[in-house]
Amino acid sequence: MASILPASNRSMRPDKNTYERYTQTQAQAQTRKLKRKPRSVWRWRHSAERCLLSRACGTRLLKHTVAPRGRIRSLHPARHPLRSFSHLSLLMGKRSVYVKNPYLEGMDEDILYHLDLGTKTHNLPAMFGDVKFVCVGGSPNRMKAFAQFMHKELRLEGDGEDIEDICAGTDRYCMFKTGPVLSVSHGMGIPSISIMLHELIKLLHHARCCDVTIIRIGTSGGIGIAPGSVVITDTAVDSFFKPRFEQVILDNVVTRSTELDKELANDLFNCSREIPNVPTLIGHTMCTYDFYEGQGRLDGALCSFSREKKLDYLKRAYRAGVRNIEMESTVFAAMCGLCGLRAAVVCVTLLDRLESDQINLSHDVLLEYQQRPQLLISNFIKKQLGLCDQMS
Ligand SMILES: O=P(O)(O)O[C@@H]1C[C@H](O)[C@@H](CO)O1
Ligand SMILES: O=c1cc[nH]c(=O)[nH]1
Repeated sequence: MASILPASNRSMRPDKNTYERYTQTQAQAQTRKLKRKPRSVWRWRHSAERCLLSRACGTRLLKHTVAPRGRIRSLHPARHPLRSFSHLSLLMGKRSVYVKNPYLEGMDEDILYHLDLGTKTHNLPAMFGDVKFVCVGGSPNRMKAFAQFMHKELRLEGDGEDIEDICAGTDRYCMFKTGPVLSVSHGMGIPSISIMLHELIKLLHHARCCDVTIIRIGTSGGIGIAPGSVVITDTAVDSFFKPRFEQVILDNVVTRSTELDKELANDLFNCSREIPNVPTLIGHTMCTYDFYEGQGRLDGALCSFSREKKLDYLKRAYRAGVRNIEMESTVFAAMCGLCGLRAAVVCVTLLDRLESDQINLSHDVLLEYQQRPQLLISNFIKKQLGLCDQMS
């Protein structure tokens, strides 16, 4: 059984995945080598940076060191040339977006099929290099509305109504860019968001983005809290209330940590205090593979348990710290954590699952509820950009 690791330990004991084990062994060997030859090696500028590097990039980045005045030295220039600017930016004190795939660098072209983008067909650094915030959510219309809202909030030129879908060549996902904010839809459920995240993370990597914060703004079912409450997730848990995501890779089950950035969650919570009339709390979010049986609903096409069993399960979830249920947070937390993205999940609750299963809100109330996470995130982004006088 693979272990569940807190984020701080990931670099020390990565998942039981062959490649990650391989890179870890290589990284340790390389570190030993660096220690044996102190004079040939310049010191890292910050130990935190070194830690981040070894955690996120494994062996390849350890082959590069920082010389005085930020000059980059490769220990083995012939075999390991400095391949990407994102490595350089991290060495200069920025946090890059990482891919952890040794095959990617050998590819002549990378086609991001479900986004209808590619490294040969699009100038990704020019299109996306300035992205600092990525907001993702299930529905294409909601993510378009969020992009238009951000356009106004950031006071960009024009009214934003004619904002174009960057992924218009495909109907799998949609993507809108407003200044440094990217708004992307991910569909419903773990497989759908996972495909989008693979391609989005590669996109951010190819575009050499750094210091990126990614936030899922979604809807959920609450447990024991008023409908319309906004839950900021501290930890995403699975159906057994465990902070883990189990990824099947070939015929192995690889368990990954689902911890999210606690500091970011706290910053968001502090930001929420400035928004009146929106009850907001921090809690665990349970992520399921299904909306009906998987979330203990009695109103699906299939149901093989009693009302009592449902309530017992949901009350146990509440006692374990779960305050809402949705369908993407575990894989989102796991993938973003492994790829060096500061990540948060902020979902509004549409109902209290201890009271009912059906969502019977009027269209207007549903719309207003869905805007609550958007309002919080827009205020957070504006604060981060130094535009905090413009609170909505
Ligand atoms: O971000 P959204 O509101 O699409 O996420 C939740 C979880 C499921 O994908 C979906 C179920 O209605 O809503
Ligand atoms: O109950 C709910 C509501 C929204 N999304 C979910 O996954 N569950």
